[in-house]
Amino acid sequence: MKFSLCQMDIVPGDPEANRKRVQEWIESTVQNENPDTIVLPEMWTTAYTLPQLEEIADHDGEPSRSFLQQLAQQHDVNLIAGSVANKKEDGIYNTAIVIDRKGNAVYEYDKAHLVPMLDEPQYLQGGKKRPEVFELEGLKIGLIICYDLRFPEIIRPLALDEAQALFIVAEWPEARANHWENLQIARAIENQMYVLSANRIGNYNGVEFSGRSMVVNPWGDVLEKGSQHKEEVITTTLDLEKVKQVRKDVPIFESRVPHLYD
Ligand SMILES: NC(=O)CCC(=O)C(=O)O
Repeated sequence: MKFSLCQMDIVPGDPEANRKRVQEWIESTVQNENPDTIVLPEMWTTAYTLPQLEEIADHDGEPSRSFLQQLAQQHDVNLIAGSVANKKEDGIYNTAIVIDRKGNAVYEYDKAHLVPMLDEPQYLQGGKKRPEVFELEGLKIGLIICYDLRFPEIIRPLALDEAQALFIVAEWPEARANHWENLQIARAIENQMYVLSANRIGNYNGVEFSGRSMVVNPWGDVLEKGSQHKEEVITTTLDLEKVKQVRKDVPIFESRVPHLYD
């Protein structure tokens, strides 16, 4: 399966403008790269305009879900469609959305860990469930949102449930870019799976975001890395034999001693 990671800038607080941009990105990415799956960054409808979210967040995933379903179907492409600010009954969540190429809503996940450094806990609710493995065309996938990357506790169960690739949708700041890069490599090595990420670029409210979207293989080799400042699309294919081979050569899942871990 061929994946295109969209390393975009985001217009703060203007979902309509961002939907127009995402539509253009999807159209040009399909035309230029012909991927099976396109990946978008975190909070791409609004960016971190947290005080405005009461007015501009989606309601129960709409209109983003329908907008993405229509685009996926029209362009015959799966969408790991980043995340959006999403108002539910008890507050606003940071919700990741996955749509398959037939337009089916395959999976949604509310970001579990809220990032204090960007004031998320003051404005958002944390997700109540851990991420689960879902499938796109036979590939077993885990999906987390940005700050979740720092919590190996929620990523290990995805590997134990046979995820072959972990996707990270992000708005990760430049100030902690070394953590961004090294944690992705660590998660790939310790879980022996591909790690692919789509991070935004640009600035908002005095924070510079770091780009550097990545593709890391299950051995921890960085196969692709986006630049720091430029909007770009990174396209890659995954060799699933590599997951099997690494798990065979260094059989950590057979060596685990679960009764010591509680
Ligand atoms: N959007 C985020 O979750 C940012 C995470 C972050 O800044 C960090 O973990 O550092």
